[in-house]
Amino acid sequence: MTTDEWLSAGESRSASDPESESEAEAESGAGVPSLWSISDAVADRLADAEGLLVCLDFDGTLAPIVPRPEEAAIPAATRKRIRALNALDGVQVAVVSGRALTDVRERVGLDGLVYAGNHGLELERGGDLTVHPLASASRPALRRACRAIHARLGTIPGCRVEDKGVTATVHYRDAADAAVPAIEEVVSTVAGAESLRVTDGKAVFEIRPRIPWGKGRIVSLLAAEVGGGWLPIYVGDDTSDEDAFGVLADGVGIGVVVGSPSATAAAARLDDPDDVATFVGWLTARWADRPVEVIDAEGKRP
Ligand SMILES: O=P(O)(O)OC[C@H]1O[C@H](O[C@H]2O[C@H](CO)[C@@H](O)[C@H](O)[C@H]2O)[C@H](O)[C@@H](O)[C@@H]1O
Repeated sequence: MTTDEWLSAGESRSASDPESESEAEAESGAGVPSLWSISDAVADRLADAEGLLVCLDFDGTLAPIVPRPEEAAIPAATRKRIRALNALDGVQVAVVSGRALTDVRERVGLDGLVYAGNHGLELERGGDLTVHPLASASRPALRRACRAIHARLGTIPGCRVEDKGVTATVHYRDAADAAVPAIEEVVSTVAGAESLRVTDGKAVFEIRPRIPWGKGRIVSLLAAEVGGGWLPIYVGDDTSDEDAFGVLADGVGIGVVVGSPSATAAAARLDDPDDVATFVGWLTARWADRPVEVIDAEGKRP
């Protein structure tokens, strides 16, 4: 993707309002139906679709959450199911992660997928990796922020700074609960001084460039590319995935949240990464079995 394409894909929103990514109202997660309770309706959407764009988050969705980020791994059976789904005609699987793109691509370990890293600021299709130009410009500020945060928080047990190039994550999963407000204060002060923004996630603070771009924007971009007849599906478990659920709300696609969040814009939920693997297998079987439309030489349906 060229610089112009990145910038024009973002121009419909105000650059001064980076938080404007989430559009749909989040509703109580308790009211979201299990995906399996609405599987007939999902099957109907599949039957009507010309193609399937299946976007999958990584941590907490494909890989179970673990205390140390470097130990997160996708089960072999899940990898096999994703490969089978992506091999079908009319299907494109995309992995959309907060991790750096090279990190998540290596952990998934499959060719032929679309990979979006750093919450969609990096995109790779067919071996062509590009980075949002405004995010690239923020790298020096991000690096300074990582150093400053590490200098101030490096002595807090269980607190770690993960520099991912165009975003960073401050982990506090192993820190004492009592230390979290002080960690948040330091992260927010340092990021603010560098004109970066802070979002939250599962036992993390994410530091991101102050531009209106997130997982929702990348899902919109991918959905526009495959075409209006394709059905976009997004499966994710964390706060940053709400952006993607938001753009797929109101029947645009199907957002599926993993777990039971207190509020979500997703249309359905799955229990855990094992349930996600089952869903990937179910999609594969449904798509492979769907009736092939017959059109005669004159372009008519008999
Ligand atoms: O968008 P994702 O693919 O879900 O990535 C979001 C963040 O995931 C990682 O952190 C999370 O998973 C860790 C390993 O299970 C866990 O220890 C941590 O508490 C979670 O927040 C990753 O380390 C971050 O860089 C990603 O932004």
